[in-house]
Amino acid sequence: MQHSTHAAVALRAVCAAYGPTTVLREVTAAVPARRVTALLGANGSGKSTLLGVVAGVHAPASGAVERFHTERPALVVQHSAVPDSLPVTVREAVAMGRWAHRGLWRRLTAADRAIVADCMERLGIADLAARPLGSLSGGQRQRTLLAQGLAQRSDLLLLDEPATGLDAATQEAIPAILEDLCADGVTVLHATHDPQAARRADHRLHLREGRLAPEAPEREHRASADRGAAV
Ligand SMILES: Nc1ncnc2c1ncn2[C@@H]1O[C@H](COP(=O)(O)OP(=O)(O)OP(=O)(O)O)[C@@H](O)[C@H]1O
Repeated sequence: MQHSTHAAVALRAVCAAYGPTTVLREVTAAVPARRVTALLGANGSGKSTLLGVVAGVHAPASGAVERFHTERPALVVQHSAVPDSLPVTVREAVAMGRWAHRGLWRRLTAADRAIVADCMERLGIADLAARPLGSLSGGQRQRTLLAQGLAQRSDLLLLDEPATGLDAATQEAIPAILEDLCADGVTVLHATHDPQAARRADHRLHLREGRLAPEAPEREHRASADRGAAV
């Protein structure tokens, strides 16, 4: 499949703040459509905030966000908003990804159920479908959250450190899953400290103390990603 090279989202001199504290400073960047972009940077450099801005859940203090994607972005955050005590199964949790399309109280269609099954399959959790969410390990839960994000079938998928807590085999599987999504027309932006995932991405954005840093040479960025720091 031929990739287009236009931007799915363009940030123009975006500043973002929490109250009086500015955390993103004059960020101008493009997220290429139908590509995997890795968002890198040290703890606290502003990655989650930038994802929130791109998702439209954190309004910039100044600057502009230009959008060329067509659907509501799917944002998968590090910690689930779903409490352990909520009596939902893995299948039901993944099906929540369809609510934006179907509405909370409408029955899922056969097509929705097929999407849910496909997403569980991709993340290797089909055998856990009937398990209560509260009984899962951290990694199984993280896979469920990723499957829920995929189930939204948005053309813009935003992931905040999707490999956190996953075993090595699943971590290694993530880049291929993201590349498959791109081939299906999805734009992926994911914050990561994983050097392999950073290397495999088509494009990288580095944040350093809230500012976009120039793309580092491969060797330097690998060393930086290895120690989980910005370059
Ligand atoms: N809700 C909040 N209220 C106030 N400050 C916040 C809030 N969320 C984040 N911050 C601050 O904003 C800065 C950027 O945080 P952000 O979570 O975007 O960084 P990050 O690069 O995603 O970090 P990490 O790698 O640790 O996830 C940090 O200094 C953080 O303390």
